[in-house]
Amino acid sequence: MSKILVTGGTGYIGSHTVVELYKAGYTPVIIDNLSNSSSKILAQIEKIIGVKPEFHQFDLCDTEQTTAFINNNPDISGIIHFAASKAVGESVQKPLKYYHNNFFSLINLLEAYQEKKINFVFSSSCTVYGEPDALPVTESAPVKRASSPYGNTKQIAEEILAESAAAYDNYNIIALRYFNPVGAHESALIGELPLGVPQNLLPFITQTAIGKREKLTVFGNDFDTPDGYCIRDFIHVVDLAKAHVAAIQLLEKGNPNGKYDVFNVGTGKGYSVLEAIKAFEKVSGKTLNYEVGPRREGDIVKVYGDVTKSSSELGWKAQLGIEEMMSSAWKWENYLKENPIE
Ligand SMILES: NC(=O)c1ccc[n+]([C@@H]2O[C@H](COP(=O)([O-])OP(=O)(O)OC[C@H]3O[C@@H](n4cnc5c(N)ncnc54)[C@H](O)[C@@H]3O)[C@@H](O)[C@H]2O)c1
Ligand SMILES: O=c1ccn([C@@H]2O[C@H](COP(=O)(O)OP(=O)(O)O[C@H]3O[C@H](CO)[C@@H](O)[C@H](O)[C@H]3O)[C@@H](O)[C@H]2O)c(=O)[nH]1
Repeated sequence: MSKILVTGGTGYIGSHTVVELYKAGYTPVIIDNLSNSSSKILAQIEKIIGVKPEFHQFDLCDTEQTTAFINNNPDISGIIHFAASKAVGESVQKPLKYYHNNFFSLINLLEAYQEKKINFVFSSSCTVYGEPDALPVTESAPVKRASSPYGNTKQIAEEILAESAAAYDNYNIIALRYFNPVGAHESALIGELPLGVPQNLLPFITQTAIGKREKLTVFGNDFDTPDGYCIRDFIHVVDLAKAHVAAIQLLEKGNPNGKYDVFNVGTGKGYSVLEAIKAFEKVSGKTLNYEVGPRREGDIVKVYGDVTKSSSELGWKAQLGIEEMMSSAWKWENYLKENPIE
């Protein structure tokens, strides 16, 4: 079956996608520089699928190595490009790191193809919508001015991809706009591995519940929402991984929408931060130690996606609900306690 290159394949979403690609009959090949992941994930993936995926450790910002790899692997028919720096707060402190890593890696990959045909799936984000004017937000909603250099890399990357697909014959591209990926594989052998203090809600919740953090600070509860807490469209990482398989399949069939397309990848349902905490408490049987603090600068108040297009045109729909997201994240945190992965 087709070989699919998964950049950032030892990372959080990449590792789950490697598993789903393999299950769908593809041969995933990973490139990762391990800047935000561990090579131990390869053995974890092997425990799930029974084989160790092919792995190459190098930095995609290295033009020579990237070009040589692509030239030496002419049987790769598709790329899922996860590799990027992704911490919103750090991107404000170190914008050049973000522009450097996220653009050079993308452009090196695209340029390595020159005239050769390639199917390309890109990790974008609902961050491109900013605070949407209407909810659920559709793919045709306007892209708002980015509130961080990280968000800006996603917006500009989408422009680079759209313009490249229009200008050159060989690229067929889909950008997936993820909502809030959470949860872990049902085996609890792979999941999110935040470096240092987690910035995102779910790992902070599970680390607090297991005793690694004293308490969760909720960033504000006086927003213009039914319960006052911010609202997000949480999406189970395994569902998200399957959306990438669907995107590759659509590109292989030929996307009737053309050479560049975007899809929302969420459940279409918004949960407040408080509802997420309550769902976690229900499935874990734990009472979470949390307090409400001040708002976090730049936070979107409410966002959830319209998933009509993904369902009708990508042929993909989320299957797993908020309780499965919470219980799998909790199972993974417990696994990590007994089996730390550094
Ligand atoms: N997790 C989220 O909340 C979220 C939301 C929207 C979009 N995304 C995007 O999805 C993608 C994957 O996110 P994730 O949560 O799995 O992140 P992650 O950090 O777990 O995975 C990214 C992987 O890419 C690798 N990498 C980074 N730069 C590299 C380079 N120059 N060369 C080779 N490898 C490199 C890292 O080592 C890491 O393993 C990213 O592009 C991210 O911006 C993530
Ligand atoms: O310790 C915490 C962490 C988060 N939150 C709140 O939880 C919600 C979700 O926050 P977080 O998990 O940080 O996600 P987002 O801010 O929605 O951003 C994530 O989701 C976006 C959409 O996919 C991506 O673009 C970003 O990179 C990714 O960090 C927000 O209301 C936060 O204020 C807290 O109250 N306390």
